[in-house]
Amino acid sequence: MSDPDSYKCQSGFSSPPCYAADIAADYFDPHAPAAVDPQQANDVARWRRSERKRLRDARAEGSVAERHANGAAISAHLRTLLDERFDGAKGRVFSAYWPIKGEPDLRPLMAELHAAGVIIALPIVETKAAPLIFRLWTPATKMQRGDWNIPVPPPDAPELTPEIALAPLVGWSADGYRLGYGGGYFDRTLAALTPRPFGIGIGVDTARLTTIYPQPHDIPLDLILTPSGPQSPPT
Ligand SMILES: Nc1nc2c(c(=O)[nH]1)N(C=O)[C@@H](CNc1ccc(C(=O)N[C@@H](CCC(=O)O)C(=O)O)cc1)CN2
Ligand SMILES: Nc1ncnc2c1ncn2[C@@H]1O[C@H](COP(=O)(O)OP(=O)(O)OP(=O)(O)O)[C@@H](O)[C@H]1O
Repeated sequence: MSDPDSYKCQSGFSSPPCYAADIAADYFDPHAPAAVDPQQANDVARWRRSERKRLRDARAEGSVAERHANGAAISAHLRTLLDERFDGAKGRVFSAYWPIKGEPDLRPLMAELHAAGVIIALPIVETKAAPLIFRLWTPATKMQRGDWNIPVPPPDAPELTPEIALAPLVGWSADGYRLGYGGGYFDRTLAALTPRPFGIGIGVDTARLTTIYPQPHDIPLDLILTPSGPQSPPT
């Protein structure tokens, strides 16, 4: 974005002295990140807030039986994916999530994968507006209340780095972008992890959006899984 002082330039000349400040940074430096129009970024943020509310309200309407069926169908697809792509993922760190607010419940699968030798981790907000950290979960873990009241493993559970990471979705688009609760936590986390984990978005079919209007901070997932199967082509 240009220097706000440049708005004072009202000289009427085609090239006033302050013109240089109005030239996008990437005009001079092809490697600079694309300039973001703040008005457009604001519009996108406002649109996302209303879509999050619409999609969360719709999810809250779903019946218990429907949620159960969604969780079971997604779990079946995940089992196949882990078998085909990760040879079952035995000995690998797989981060899941503890379901809140009508998210598909994959806890039975977490226990099953643990029994099969997959190392299960859960995400934790330990610092606001920072990347998530991940700690070991087993069926014996005594969960605590974390940020936003989300149950999390205790601080003495070993910290792990996931190789495969689930990201619950409020909304999603077929190009792999996600809408979460608006904290930006998964994007910050994916941006901070090297190597980046294989990211799998978990959501329902009805939460599909044509686009989420991706912004420079949005990192696409490798795959999106819904009860009807994978929604974006495997990379
Ligand atoms: N089950 C589950 N666990 C999860 C996630 C998730 O999406 N689902 N997360 C996935 O990332 C992380 C927690 N994400 C969070 C996202 C937002 C806020 C929060 O305080 N939201 C504010 C609005 C923030 C804003 O708009 O700036 C709020 O709704 O009041 C808290 C935690 C880690 N654990
Ligand atoms: N890598 C990042 N570094 C700094 N801030 C970030 C980063 N990623 C996202 N943010 C901030 O988080 C805000 C919310 O991001 P976004 O709308 O993508 O949330 P979300 O993906 O729905 O949330 P969540 O991942 O917590 O479920 C952005 O406006 C941005 O300010």
